[in-house]
Amino acid sequence: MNHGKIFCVGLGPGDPDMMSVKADRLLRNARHVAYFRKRGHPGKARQLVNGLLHAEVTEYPMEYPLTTEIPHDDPRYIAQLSSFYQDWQSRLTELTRSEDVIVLCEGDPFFYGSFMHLYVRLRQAEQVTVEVLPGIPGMVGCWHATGIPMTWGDDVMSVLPATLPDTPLREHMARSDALVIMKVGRHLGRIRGLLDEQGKLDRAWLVINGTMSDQQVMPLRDAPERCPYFAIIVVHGQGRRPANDM
Ligand SMILES: C[C@@]1(CC(=O)O)C2=NC(=C\c3[nH]c(c(CCC(=O)O)c3CC(=O)O)Cc3[nH]c(c(CC(=O)O)c3CCC(=O)O)/C=C3\N/C(=C\2)[C@@H](CCC(=O)O)[C@]3(C)CC(=O)O)/[C@H]1CCC(=O)O
Ligand SMILES: C[S@@+](CC[C@H](N)C(=O)[O-])C[C@H]1O[C@@H](n2cnc3c(N)ncnc32)[C@H](O)[C@@H]1O
Repeated sequence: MNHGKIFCVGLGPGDPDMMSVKADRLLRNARHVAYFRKRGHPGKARQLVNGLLHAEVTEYPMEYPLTTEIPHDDPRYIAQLSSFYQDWQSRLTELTRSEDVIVLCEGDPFFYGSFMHLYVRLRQAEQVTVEVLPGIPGMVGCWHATGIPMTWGDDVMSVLPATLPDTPLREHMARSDALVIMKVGRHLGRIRGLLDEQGKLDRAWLVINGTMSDQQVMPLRDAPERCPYFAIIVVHGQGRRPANDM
């Protein structure tokens, strides 16, 4: 085993005050900090720790070779992503020969987090100890941003990636009382149409950059044609509660 460790730190939904005390302590002392980002973008996780890192920190931006340029089931996408993860697994392992490394993750690392792809590789190689710190998931920050309770009584809640095709989306939407739809971005129009079809559009909210300084919250009906990748649609449950409740 290498001398240094890898800590993946869940940063929570965006507001820096919503990260754990343990995460804050680790970050302030860190000398090696890695994070994922799209090429040419600052990286959401990195932006969440602005002003918090040590003056002598060394940063390691792990830039995705691609995101939306080719379909994610194309063999070229799979090959490029897999060598990208392999490469960073080796580089981080090398660093931990002598140093600890912190990997930043927006929300919770085990909830659609990129770090999971490194984690399974690191665990298999057994050369370095890895510790993962939980964070409040983005969707929790987003439903709080609407100020409306999410699930009551027997409500069933589904979390749906907007990247799914229409048929499974329709099926899950019909079966669920409360909905969280992730990765909205360029799928906004399609999702709005499907929710309308199911009579759920009037209860749907769009939250862009939830809990961050540039948060936007609006009824989905009033949303513009396009929205960023960092957006979540929330449909609150209406379930069982005592008759006198609102
Ligand atoms: C292909 C696609 C499909 C899909 O999601 O299935 C996909 N990302 C897409 C878009 C996209 N991704 C990003 C941006 C720019 C955001 C910005 O900067 O504005 C955009 C939008 C754009 O390019 O326009 C950056 C990004 N992505 C992830 C993180 C890190 C993190 O959050 O941990 C960050 C950095 C965020 C930051 O901190 O800045 C994480 C993941 N993204 C993955 C896949 C998985 C890993 C890949 C794999 O191994 O396959 C994983 C791990 C999620 C998973 O496994 O679910 C999809 C097309 C969606 C579509 O159809 O529209
Ligand atoms: C790759 S997933 C990462 C999820 C993250 N690990 C978490 O626990 O929320 C990226 C998606 O999370 C959603 N997301 C996460 N945090 C968000 C926030 N604060 N506001 C809006 N959307 C958010 C967006 O739908 C975005 O497309």
